[in-house]
Amino acid sequence: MTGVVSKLWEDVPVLNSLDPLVELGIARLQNWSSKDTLAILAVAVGGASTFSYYVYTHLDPTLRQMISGEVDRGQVGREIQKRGPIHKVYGLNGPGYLIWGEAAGKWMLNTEKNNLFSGREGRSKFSRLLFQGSILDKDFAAHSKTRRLLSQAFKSDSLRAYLPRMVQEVRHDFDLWVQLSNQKGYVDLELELKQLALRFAFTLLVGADFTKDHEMSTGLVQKYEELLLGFIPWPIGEWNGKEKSMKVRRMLVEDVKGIIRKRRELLAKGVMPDFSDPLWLLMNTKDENGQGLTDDELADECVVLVIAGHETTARTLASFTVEILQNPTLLLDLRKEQSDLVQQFPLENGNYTNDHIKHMPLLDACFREIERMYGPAVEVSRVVRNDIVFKDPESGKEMKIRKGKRIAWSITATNRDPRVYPDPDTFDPYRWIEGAAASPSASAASAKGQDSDLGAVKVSSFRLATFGAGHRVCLGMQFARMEMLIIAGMMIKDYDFSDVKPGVELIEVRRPKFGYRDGVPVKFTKRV
Ligand code: HEM
Repeated sequence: MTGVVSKLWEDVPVLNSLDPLVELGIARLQNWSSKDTLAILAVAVGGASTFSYYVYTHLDPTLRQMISGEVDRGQVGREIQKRGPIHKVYGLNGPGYLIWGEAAGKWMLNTEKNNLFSGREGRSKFSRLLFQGSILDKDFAAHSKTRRLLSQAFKSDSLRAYLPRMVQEVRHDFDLWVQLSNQKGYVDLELELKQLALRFAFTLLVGADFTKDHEMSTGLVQKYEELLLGFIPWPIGEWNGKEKSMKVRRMLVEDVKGIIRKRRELLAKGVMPDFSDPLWLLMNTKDENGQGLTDDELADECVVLVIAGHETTARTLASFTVEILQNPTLLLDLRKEQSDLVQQFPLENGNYTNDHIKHMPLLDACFREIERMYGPAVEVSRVVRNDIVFKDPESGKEMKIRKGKRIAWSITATNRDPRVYPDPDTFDPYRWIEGAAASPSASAASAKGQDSDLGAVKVSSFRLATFGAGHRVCLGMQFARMEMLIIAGMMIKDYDFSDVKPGVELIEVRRPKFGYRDGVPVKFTKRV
């Protein structure tokens, strides 16, 4: 070694100038000790940790919590807000940008019609696989066309038609929960709510004759939990989760195709059934060229309706239950609202009607607050189709974003914007009731924008971002809100569920499932 270096040193003039360094290097090599190895290892470990720390702190904060498995939305919101109106993140789908707040949402979601942002490409690889061929997998003209078709099923008239069936299903389940609670001591409301919402999605949206057999439907809910595994970022074995998810998807597609076949057989026999569900609407709708959707396309749309239509509402309802369990005074106020309501509007065969649903301002306000603080979706994301400049209207800060990059609008940070919601991490349903003494931000509630016609409150979806905003705003928003008000209203009015199983901590997690670590096991009894 020394010989080679000395030869080089003689032959290559530039090495002469390095003479002292080379000599030193050679001397070090000749006297190499374990201390040197330790020093190099220390530098390598130090460098690697600094690098990892840099990458970790620049990860999407939501993703960071997904990695840790725990959920602290207040912390996520604050962290995003601290980084300014836009910042770079390294997320699951590669480097991208995170924006938040009303103005940023309008910038991204209002201009979609100019073909600048792709919703289809903004989805993760797994989500694209799961929702392939559906409205979520379409952009621009194709998206608008499908949306026009699907929205027929979510118009006020259609919603009204779902109500009696919903009420009937809810009553059936509540009676069952009382029995289960008596038998087992406790009933897991998180699981039961999922089961109920899944049956709503199957029966009302796809027209399935879904079993009421409790064990069988519990099994189905567990299968659908598997379907969501693909959304959970596991450090190891992620693909395994995706494989399982896709298996459940295939099962769902086959079920839906079976329903379509049965309906076509009826039509072929000359029977013209009167189904009022989205599947039926889609089966009978033709475009301007007289073309309808194929059975494969129909099944793809139904996958979205069933999945988007049950998991999200069930989780929001579970969060509502948990919040109420911690807030006995609010529960009393809600009970009073329910008993006043039935005095004002008589029940029909002992059940709620549309009039009841429209007159529950406090319960409606509670759900706005639950949506704001614990909505199931954390962001909506898009991919930019041309180079574009983001300019923050307030600070004037600009950032150039290159074609092909992903931008996500944070629902979590937008819903906790302290400029719109004073004391954003405090659960305060009264902030949604205009003029209420305890409402520090009645202005938030009075902001104009797209919203449900249920309940008393109107708010722009660019401020309350839970259901997304702009021309891809959630199609099932009103359906979901109606479903949640019915379930929660009937539960509060007629049942007690305040006794949580001893030793259970109601901790929200994202792994190994989305929801509460130990479920929400409570005693469920009929009120006398
Ligand atoms: C609490 C309940 C729900 C929440 C929080 C929620 C949230 C969302 C969000 C954030 C989006 C926008 C995605 C984007 O812009 O990329 C969305 C879209 C959508 N949601 Fe929901 N959703 C809920 C319930 C439902 C229900 C019950 C249904 C159907 C019955 C449904 C069907 C859809 C559909 C079809 C879209 C796609 C709309 C489009 O791309 O034009 N959702 N939802």
